[in-house]
Amino acid sequence: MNAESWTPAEFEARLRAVPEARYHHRHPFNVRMHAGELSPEEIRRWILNRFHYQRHIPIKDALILAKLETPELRRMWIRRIQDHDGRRAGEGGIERWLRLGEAAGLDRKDLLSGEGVLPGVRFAVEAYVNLCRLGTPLEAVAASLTELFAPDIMRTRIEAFERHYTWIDSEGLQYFRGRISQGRQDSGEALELVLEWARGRAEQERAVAALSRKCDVLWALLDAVDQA
Ligand SMILES: O=C(O)c1cc(C(=O)O)c2c(n1)C(=O)C(=O)c1cc(C(=O)O)[nH]c1-2
Repeated sequence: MNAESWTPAEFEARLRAVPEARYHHRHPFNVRMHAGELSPEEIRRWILNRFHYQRHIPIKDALILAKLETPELRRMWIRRIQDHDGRRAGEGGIERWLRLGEAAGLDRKDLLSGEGVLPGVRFAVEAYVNLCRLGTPLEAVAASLTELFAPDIMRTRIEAFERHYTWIDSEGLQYFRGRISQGRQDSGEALELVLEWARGRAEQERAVAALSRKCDVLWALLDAVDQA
């Protein structure tokens, strides 16, 4: 017999419980970052490796976009690509991440070359892109719901950088500042879609599993950076 569907409230609570327990704000590397314990070399390693994640976000969003069947949905989703790529050269989240790297003493040429990206980071990012490439629209959108927790971690990170890592020019933190409102909007829209789309208990469980897999991606990325 099929298990009964969760009510919308219970489904939402089960989705939120996944990152509550396993989002990367609990990872030892982030805990040390927020406590001000990372060396400049560790901060630079994190920025360089996280750039590999950042530059793949619009790629996975383009894969999701291609699965959306109405102009309304595509109009909503395409904004994410524009947030990262900008509407013209010199704008957008990827450019702001490059400026973060420069503020921390990295060369944008080195970030763009992809050299020095750790194998574990490549595999983690590939797993996320493939989840969005091969999964259903429900699974791909549910995986993005880690962003429910992103605004909080951005605020914590900005505070930590301004207090402990003052060798990085505060202008370099614009990426994090911008993501507070973008993350709130992204996750609000994604949550509405997931609650609406999941039909029946099996689909609800698939959405929770996709979000859980995404937590694994972020965790594995930091494991690789931490252990390098
Ligand atoms: O720095 C972070 O802690 C963090 C986490 C996440 C996330 O939760 O996946 C994203 C971002 N940043 C981010 O900057 C970003 O653009 C982003 C897009 C997505 C997504 O899955 O669609 N997650 C995240």
